This record gives sequence, structure tokens and C-alpha cells, in this order.
Amino acid sequence: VWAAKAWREGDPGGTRAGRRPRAGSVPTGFLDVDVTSAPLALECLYTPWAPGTDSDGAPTPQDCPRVFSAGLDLTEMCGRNPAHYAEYWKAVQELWLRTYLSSLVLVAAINGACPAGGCIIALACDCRVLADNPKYHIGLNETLLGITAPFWFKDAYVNTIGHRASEQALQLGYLFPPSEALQVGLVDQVVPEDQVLSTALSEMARWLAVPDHARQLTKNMMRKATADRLLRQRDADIQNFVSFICRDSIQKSLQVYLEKLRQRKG
Ligand SMILES: CCCCCCCCCCCC/C=C/CC(=O)SCCNC(=O)CCNC(=O)[C@H](O)C(C)(C)COP(=O)(O)OP(=O)(O)OC[C@H]1O[C@@H](n2cnc3c(N)ncnc32)[C@H](O)[C@@H]1OP(=O)(O)O
Repeated sequence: VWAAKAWREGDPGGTRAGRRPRAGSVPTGFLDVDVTSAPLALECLYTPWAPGTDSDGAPTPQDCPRVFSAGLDLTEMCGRNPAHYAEYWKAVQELWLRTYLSSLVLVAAINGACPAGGCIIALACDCRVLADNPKYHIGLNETLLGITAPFWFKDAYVNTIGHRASEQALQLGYLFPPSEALQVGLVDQVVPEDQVLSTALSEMARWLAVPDHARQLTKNMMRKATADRLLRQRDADIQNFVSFICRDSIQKSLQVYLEKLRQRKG
């Protein structure tokens, strides 16, 4: 994900904030964003988590070039206590709200798989450029894990691809390959893999050419109702998440899914 400020400063690579998780960072293990320093949070933006870490223990895209984001860290949702789940979900909400409501131009350069939480962060951006590789699927696959996408994931989906396509894709947990993602409007461009970043930068230039104040006011006008819906019921959403995720049947489903992932690797 590329932030306008860094782009303007000619340092898009410097937006990677994948440092070792620290106090106050979103405990997703995937998207390491400092949520305690509000104005900075998005300006030292993250590279969404992909399996692999650099020498500092920080996630790096290079270590797993085929993954944009594997979504939320399932190990944060398994075998923990209710207080942990509540804190975790609050951080996920915060990450999404800040990304979704950012006044910066955000362009998602999607160079790998982009399921669930990865998709929701890409959807919070202003524009999505996806590499044309049949393995790079994008979408909300929660039902395949035996869980439900929360209402604000659903809202972001509906806002982007419409009600009928969302209804079908959400129930099926469907992950769209690039051509279908483009067709349904889930991404804005599909380009050869080696052109993802240059295309994202061109898109960024296009968006930045618009007077900032007018673009920002318009963005807020378009997004406010969706964000307000979550803001009005943040605590209830956390309670729903905690009681849902604590169910034995849900824990079991998640463990089975994680185990399958691990076995697939072997
Ligand atoms: C009526 C009541 C209603 C109440 C409603 C309440 C609402 C509450 C709902 C709760 C919602 C919760 C929302 C969750 C959103 C999510 O994001 S869930 C996560 C979804 N993600 C996935 O399904 C992706 C799974 N991963 C993959 O498909 C692949 O890993 C990959 C395509 C991303 C990459 O493939 P590859 O490069 O081959 O890597 P792997 O070898 O598969 O993986 C390496 C390594 O990473 C582990 N891993 C992968 N994904 C995750 C993950 N999401 N979390 C944790 N760990 C993950 C994988 O197991 C391997 O681990 P090991 O190295 O073997 O330890």
C-alpha cells in the first residue's frame, strides 16, 4: 500500500513500517501499524504481512513475494482468552477505520494472494492494482474457515462490487482470480507482475493531480456513512466478535483450517 506523503517525498520504499511489533502496534502479526500515534499511523504505512521475516524479525514482502497479505493472523484468534480477543479486534477495527478514513491517497499494489483481512485493507484504499497471476486470488473467504465476515467487511464489499455479487461471493467464500476480480470491480487494474508498482505510481499521480481539499472532502462524503456505522457500534462489534470466536465450534473450525494450511505446506 502506497501513501501519498511518501510518494511525494520520493521515498515510496520508505513507507514500509514492518518493524518488530511494539507496544501499541496492531497485534495482528500481519499489519504492523502503530495505532497510538494517530497522525503518523498511515504516513509510516505498512507492508501487509506475508509469511517470512527480515533480519529484525520484521515481515518482508521479498521473503514471500506471492503474498500481499494472508489476512488476519489466525493464531491471534485461536486458543487465547476473551480479553486478548477483545484487544485484538479493537486493533483490527482501528486499523481499518484509519485506513478507510485516511485523507491520504492510498493505492494498493497487490502483488500476491489477498484473502479476507488482506482484501479488506485493499478495499479501504482508493484504488487497487493487481498483478496478473492466476494464483493471486482476492476476496472474503471467511465462510470457508467456518467464520462469518463482520458487517463492516460486508459493507465495504457491497460498496465496491454491489449487493448481489457480494451476497454470492460472501456465502461461497469465493476468492476471485485476477480477471474475475477486474470484471466484478473488486480491483481497478490487472497488469503484468513487473508493472504493478509503476502502474500504482501512475494511479497515484492521477489521484494527486486533483486539488487535495476537494478530493478529501469528497472521499469523506462517500465513506462517512459506512465508517459511522461501525463507529456507532464498536463496542457491540467487539462483544459479538469475542462471543463468536470463543464458541467451541468456531475454535474447532479455525484449528482445523490452520492445521490444513500447515499440512498443505508440508
Ligand atoms: C450470528 C453471529 C454473528 C456474529 C458475527 C461476529 C463476527 C466475527 C467474525 C470473525 C471474523 C474474523 C475475520 C477474519 C478475517 C481473516 O483475515 S481470516 C484469515 C483468512 N486468511 C486465509 O484464509 C489465508 C490462508 N492462507 C493461505 O491461503 C496461504 O497461506 C497463502 C495463499 C496466503 C500463502 O500461501 P503460501 O505462500 O504457500 O504460504 P503457506 O505455506 O500456506 O503459509 C506459510 C505459513 O503461514 C501460515 N499462515 C498462512 N495464513 C495464515 C493466517 N491467516 N494466519 C496465521 N497463519 C497463517 C501457514 O499456516 C504457514 O505456517 P507454518 O509456517 O507452517 O507455521
